[in-house]
Amino acid sequence: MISPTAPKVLVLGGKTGLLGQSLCASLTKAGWQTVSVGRDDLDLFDQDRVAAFLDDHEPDIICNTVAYTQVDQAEDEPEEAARLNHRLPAALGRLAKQRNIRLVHYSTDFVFDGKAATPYCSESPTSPQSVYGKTKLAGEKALQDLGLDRLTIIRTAWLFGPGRTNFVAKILALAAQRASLNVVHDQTGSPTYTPDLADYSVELLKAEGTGIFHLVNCGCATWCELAGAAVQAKGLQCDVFPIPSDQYPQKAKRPAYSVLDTCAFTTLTGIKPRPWLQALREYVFQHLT
Ligand SMILES: NC(=O)C1=CN([C@@H]2O[C@H](COP(=O)(O)OP(=O)(O)OC[C@H]3O[C@@H](n4cnc5c(N)ncnc54)[C@H](O)[C@@H]3O)[C@@H](O)[C@H]2O)C=CC1
Repeated sequence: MISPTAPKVLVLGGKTGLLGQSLCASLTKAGWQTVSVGRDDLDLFDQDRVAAFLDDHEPDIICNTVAYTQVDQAEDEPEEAARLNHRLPAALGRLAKQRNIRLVHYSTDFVFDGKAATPYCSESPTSPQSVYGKTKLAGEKALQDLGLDRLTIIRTAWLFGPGRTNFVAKILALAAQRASLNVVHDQTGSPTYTPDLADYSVELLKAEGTGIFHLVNCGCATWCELAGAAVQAKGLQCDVFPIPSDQYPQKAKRPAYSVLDTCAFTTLTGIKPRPWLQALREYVFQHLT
């Protein structure tokens, strides 16, 4: 049962987004009042409508999971990517500030150039190499420049989970039809299960964390290792072979290494994210069988 004093949270992108759906589930599980907002419910680019919606619902917190997430397509549509990843959060930030609403905004490991050899922490210098990364960083900076008292920026990475297609689901669909797959082995990141990310986000909210936090599952993997682990977890007979990125050309430049350090989150909440492999097995057993 939801207590009438439980915080009320608007989840933008909560109807169809990969993270948004998990976030709504975690907030509801925590007993918080959750209003899931999808594209058809509200035109987020109509300032007057958004203002009226906020005044109508009077949320304590807005969680923005809406983004332009097609990394390669963003290279051809920089304006549209900037509209969603930069100008939208800035506009939401202004409305939240006027009403003293807490704002949680999601960002990405693509704000880094990938030249590091150890995990990136919140303060590590940023240097995005793609339109997607540049527009996401512009969104972060626009929010920080507004000087909101209660702003939380959560950078995450390599998401998989229920409710929407993702790398793991695509690999398993291919592996079910083929004897072998070639997957890139020279990009290393932090695979992250959306229900875990959503639960950790709720814990961060409870702890009133403000500033930039990195939230990912523990450990790191290459795309090839992640694919191999998924195929093994599902018990499929498909060989996964490593290939260099230049044998799988993609329009947007990816960071070669974008592992995120979650120390700031652990220090604040006392929670250490669980290993991605454990989360992957849960995803495969619970949602893909
Ligand atoms: N998927 C991933 O691997 C990663 C995602 N992130 C970040 O996490 C957050 C959530 O990502 P996902 O859940 O994967 O995204 P998603 O692509 O699954 O969902 C994005 C949401 O934005 C909404 N949206 C897109 N264009 C819209 C428009 N023009 N008007 C209104 N709504 C629109 C969609 O309806 C959807 O609900 C984003 O900020 C993303 O940048 C960060 C790192 C990795």
